[in-house]
Amino acid sequence: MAEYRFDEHELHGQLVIQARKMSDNSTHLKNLIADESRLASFSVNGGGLFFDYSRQRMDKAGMQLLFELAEASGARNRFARMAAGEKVNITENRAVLHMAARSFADVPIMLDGRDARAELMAVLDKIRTFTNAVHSGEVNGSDGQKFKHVVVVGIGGSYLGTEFVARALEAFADRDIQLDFLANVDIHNFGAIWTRIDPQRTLWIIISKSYTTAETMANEDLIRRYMIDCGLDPAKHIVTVTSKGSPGDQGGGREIAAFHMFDFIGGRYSVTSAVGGVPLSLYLGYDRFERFLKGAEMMDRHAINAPAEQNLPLIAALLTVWNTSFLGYPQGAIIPYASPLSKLAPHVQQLNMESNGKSVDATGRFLAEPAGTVIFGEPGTNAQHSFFQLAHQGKPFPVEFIGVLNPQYRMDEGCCKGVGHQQELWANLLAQATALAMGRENDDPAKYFSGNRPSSILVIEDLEPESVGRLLAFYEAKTVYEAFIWGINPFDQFGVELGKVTAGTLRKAMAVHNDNPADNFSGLDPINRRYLQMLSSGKLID
Ligand SMILES: O=P(O)(O)OC[C@H]1O[C@](O)(CO)[C@@H](O)[C@@H]1O
Repeated sequence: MAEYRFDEHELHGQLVIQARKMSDNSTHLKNLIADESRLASFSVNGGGLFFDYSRQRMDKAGMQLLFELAEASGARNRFARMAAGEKVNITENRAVLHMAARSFADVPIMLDGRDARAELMAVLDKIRTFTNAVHSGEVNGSDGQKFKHVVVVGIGGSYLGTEFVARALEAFADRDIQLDFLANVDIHNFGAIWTRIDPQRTLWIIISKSYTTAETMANEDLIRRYMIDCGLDPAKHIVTVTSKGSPGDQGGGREIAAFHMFDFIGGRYSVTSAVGGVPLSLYLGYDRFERFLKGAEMMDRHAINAPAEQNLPLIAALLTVWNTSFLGYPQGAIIPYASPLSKLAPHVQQLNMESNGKSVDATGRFLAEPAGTVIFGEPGTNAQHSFFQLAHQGKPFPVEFIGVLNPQYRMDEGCCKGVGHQQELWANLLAQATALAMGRENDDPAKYFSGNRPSSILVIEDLEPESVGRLLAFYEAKTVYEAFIWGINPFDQFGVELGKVTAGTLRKAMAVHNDNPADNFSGLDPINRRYLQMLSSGKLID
């Protein structure tokens, strides 16, 4: 069989023609959605979610072409091989087994002669035992009292997913533990946390797969020094989550407990491993973390087994590829109408943009056009009062709206204009999707709305731990499916390296200057030299 190449495939050419057709006025969304059967044909229910793509700029013939593209790309097959432990991360020769971390069916996943699933389940057991010991007070702070503050120290994939889930399930956080995140090397991040915690009752979880990440290492160093200054033994306040054999995987009593992550789970896919497991179990209780895992598992099963025409993450991925590569929208927004999902967009931003922001396909050949989509988002209705002017009348971008049927809080809302808060929220969500699609004629150009602006609505029944797990797994599967359709490898991230290496050069120049202030950053280029001179003097220089 000929190798699949996204931009050389004959279906690519047919989709280019289809995209021209969808630019014709007769295919304006206001005409497409006038069809009574539109929602029935362009929506799907599965994996515990409902996905409505009736307001996407697409017709049945186009969807048929997209499904053929999915078939030609072998995306579903590749997804199933990934789940079974095949080394689909070809540039790093690694398996990709984040789904094994929540696979409760007792089926081994053999990898290089060992059962990867059993290793993950053993870590899960250890998390349960440890968090129960912290909650009971058996493992406690320096003053013998229970830990009250937990601070996650990690960046990128070692933090964003956990922050998303923690915020989403904050309403369930009844363990009397405050959770903070120390990600940035910016001293404001540490300073703000240090001033509000009680160091004696604080547990720091250092999370780094590589245990070489500059920000995390600098923060760990600072924490240890501050604790020693307070007369505390850091070993009694630190827990680590790192990969086997990393520089942080030393044992030797430098921490209370150490949890392993594995090279077959990438940072941005690691929320359901010990990366999310340790802090989320401490914050929410282990049982809730397990319920979250089971929700993710439900969506995984759907993503693996559902036929293409019923497969939510696959359809959502096809539409992103369609919008990005054929209709030419370089960006897309995620707008959840639920404040607990306020950190979903930042998490998916990293998950998706670090995975799919690639210029080469999986065969190492440059793509005709780089892959990936710029992702941003804010909860609605706040977003409406922020950047929706541009969404309606400026440069268009596709929107993924998320609606929740049953909120976490049941309050006596009373009625304002005849409706409660939850109804008001939904009225706004539906209004935005409708207005973006329909537009509005007006003789005054300033008040004219072109419409024909695409959106989807993803509906969840509630924000219980299982539902949040489904949502997380939906976005992971969608990201991977997009990559497989583009024909790229979503599991490496060489693009983040150059900046890190360049920071090393600047760091070195600063260290030389610290040792010898007479050295005026001589080895640097003139632009960067000027900045470091301003930084060391604390003054603006012309
Ligand atoms: O867990 P680590 O090794 O500290 O890496 C943190 C993050 O940095 C990145 O490498 C990006 O810079 C991510 O992929 C990763 O999640």
